Amino acid sequence: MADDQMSDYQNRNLTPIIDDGFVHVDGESHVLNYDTDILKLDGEREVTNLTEYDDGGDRNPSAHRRTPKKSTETEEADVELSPGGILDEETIARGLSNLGRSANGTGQVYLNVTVPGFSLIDISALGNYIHLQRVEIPYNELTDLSPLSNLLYLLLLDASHNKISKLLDFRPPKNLKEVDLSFNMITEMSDLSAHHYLSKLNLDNNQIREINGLQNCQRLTALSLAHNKVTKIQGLDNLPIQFLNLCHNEIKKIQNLETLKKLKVINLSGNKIRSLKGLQGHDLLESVDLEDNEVIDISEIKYIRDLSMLWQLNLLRNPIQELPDYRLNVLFRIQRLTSLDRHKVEVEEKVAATNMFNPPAEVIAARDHIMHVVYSFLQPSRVWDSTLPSIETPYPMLVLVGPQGSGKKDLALKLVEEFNDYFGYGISHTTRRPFQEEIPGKDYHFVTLEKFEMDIKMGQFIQTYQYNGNWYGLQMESIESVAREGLACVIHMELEGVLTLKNTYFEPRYVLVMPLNEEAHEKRLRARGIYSESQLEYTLNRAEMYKQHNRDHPGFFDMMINSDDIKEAYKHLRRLVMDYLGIGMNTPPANDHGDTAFDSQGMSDQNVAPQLGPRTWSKPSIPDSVSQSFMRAKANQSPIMSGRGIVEEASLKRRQSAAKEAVAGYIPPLFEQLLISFPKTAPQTVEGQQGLGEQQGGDGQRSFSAPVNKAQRPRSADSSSDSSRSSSSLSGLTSASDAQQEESNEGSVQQEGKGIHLPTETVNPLELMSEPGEQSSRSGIHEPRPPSNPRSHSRGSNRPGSDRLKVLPPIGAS
Ligand SMILES: Nc1ncnc2c1ncn2[C@@H]1O[C@H](COP(=O)(O)OP(=O)(O)OP(=O)(O)O)[C@@H](O)[C@H]1O
Repeated sequence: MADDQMSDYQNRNLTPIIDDGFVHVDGESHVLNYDTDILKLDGEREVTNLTEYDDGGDRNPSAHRRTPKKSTETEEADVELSPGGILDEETIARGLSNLGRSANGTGQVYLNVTVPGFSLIDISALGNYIHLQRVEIPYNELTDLSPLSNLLYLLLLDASHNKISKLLDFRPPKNLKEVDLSFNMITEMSDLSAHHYLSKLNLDNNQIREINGLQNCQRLTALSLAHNKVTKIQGLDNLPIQFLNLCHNEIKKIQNLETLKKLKVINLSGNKIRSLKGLQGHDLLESVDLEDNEVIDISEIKYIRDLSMLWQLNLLRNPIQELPDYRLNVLFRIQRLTSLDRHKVEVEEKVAATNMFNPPAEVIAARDHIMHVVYSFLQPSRVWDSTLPSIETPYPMLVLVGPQGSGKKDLALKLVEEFNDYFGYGISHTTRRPFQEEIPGKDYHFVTLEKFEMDIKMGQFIQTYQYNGNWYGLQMESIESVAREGLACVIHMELEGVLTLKNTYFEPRYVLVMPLNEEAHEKRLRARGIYSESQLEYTLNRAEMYKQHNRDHPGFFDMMINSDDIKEAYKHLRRLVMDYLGIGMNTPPANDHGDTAFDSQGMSDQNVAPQLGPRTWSKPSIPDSVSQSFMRAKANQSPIMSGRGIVEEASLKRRQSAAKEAVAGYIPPLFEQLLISFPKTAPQTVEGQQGLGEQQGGDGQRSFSAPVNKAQRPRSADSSSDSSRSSSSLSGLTSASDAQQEESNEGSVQQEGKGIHLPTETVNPLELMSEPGEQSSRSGIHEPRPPSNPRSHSRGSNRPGSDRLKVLPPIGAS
């Protein structure tokens, strides 16, 4: 019957056309029984449908050298199948399956045959079964497949594990779609132009050295040549290959893939590849396997980082794995990966990667702050006098914030120059070289990188930030030296510095100094003639970032000043400051910054934008009259006086009462409270620090980095809060006004018991202890407290630095 049908087709010249699972004969379409997946791309060859055999799926080839599954027990009679390796009808009959319609739909025929493991050397008998669509003859000893030329409808051929040395060297069944000739003895590929429909070709585990003969296989979507001897990727131009497996060959270079526009999966593991160059531009590429190669340089990732579909990457057993933070580095560079080195990528890893290589400003600031707090804890000797936090009196500070070239440094210096009775300039440290007109110790403390790093480790910094390759930082001493003179401190810094500062107990007022006109800003930067194009671009981009931040975080800055015109900007800053100080409203500027002190526009002036938010410039809780009269009084004082000033008196008083409490054991010493604040994060942070000299990738900026567990901090000297916490009001909060205020409400403050005060040697502890009245007045308010640490007593009287200037204004508040 088979012959009849065959001749029928031939007589009628009905050449079946097979496409997309349909066979089209004489105008009719029939569904093909086509269901296979013989092509494995992982290099691990599996025999399809192993479970059909008696061995239950044993992959040992010898296990297949046995009879196919018997349908009944009676059929197990001793019939010798295919004696001498010549395939006989009986064997074929037992291997037939999948009864279906013939291609023309007129008869019922078997479509599949499976005859594995018979040591077959001759399969001529198969030539009679022209309707077969699927032939599986693995694990035999075949060298010749020419009988298959008759199988007009053959779609799938599995002749793996044989002794075939020539590739498809028989008259081709025109519709052959999938071929598995893995584990044979093929040494070279032949021209497969006749196989127009070939879509999957598996030639794993042969001896092939060169890829060729495929140029006309315009439907080839999957090609596997694993475990061969291919030395060069070639001969694949313009093929629609989606899955390419060239693992375990001798390939050194990824090349000639440019025209494989449909490539989705490529396996090049087990080769000698060093560079990923050649993978770029494959926009559909989803998976790259380069395990066991010689990739050593992390920068190679650039060739695949822009592949928008890539989700799977394997670089196991490459030297690149030895790089520190390799995994996070790769994940940072290719954030869309969901599998790396055969391991699922967790969201936490992506966050960690970003935090490590391009941390958001908040993360930088938090780390920076924690690092400096920790380093300062580690210092054995501290001069507590000048760092005493008090409850109600934030040390007055004014911070000018803005992008480089906004003119904030000039504004700060000018302000300090004019209002030198009120403000002192908090000089930052920097590792950059001074510009021509800059004076060391006035504009900045210019220090070496080594010195900067050393100072960090000595816990001297409150905050550091790397900008354009240089480090900047504000030291406690810079603030203290201003505070010692009874002055409020003016500093300037970038946004990231502010974020750190907002983590500390300082509560400055923040003024955004913003060049709103980009052209003017650029002009000013260019006029300096010191910045490269990339630095300019970077700074201008940051200016945008400032604007955005200001929009997104209402209340973050206390106000904004347009600095397009620096003289105008100063006039407005000056007026604001005077307004707040409550002094000299009619005083003309004592400098060349304007003809008159203020214009009539007042706060509504367009150059001054008070920020919406919970805070206002002046502190409502202190009556203006009080603060202003105090400030006026203060204005008449010299900041450095021979006798004890009002500020000093206040400070002394506070510390005396602090000493009483500490001696009486009411309040744990400061250092204990601080340690309680950061029991977990501190050591980890310090250990994780890297040297300043170490560069990082990404944008070239960083603060010291270390993994940070964001801890909930109790109120203490380091009374951090979220980054957008409002700063305190500057109004009425100079040291002096603080003193006044303290005088009026000292009792209530002390009763709250939140202040952290240390005794000074100006106070005799024994004397203090003998003041029962005071103690009893507190005892009704405080919970009973454990006895204070005995060490605190001795520390109180003997601590280093106790011979320093004794009376200093307090800094910060809880
Ligand atoms: N301690 C600090 N923390 C963070 N940023 C700082 C610190 N000290 C200075 N900066 C900022 O680093 C940037 C670079 O400093 P640089 O001295 O080169 O700028 P600048 O020309 O003075 O800036 P501007 O003209 O805006 O005053 C400036 O924006 C400056 O304000």
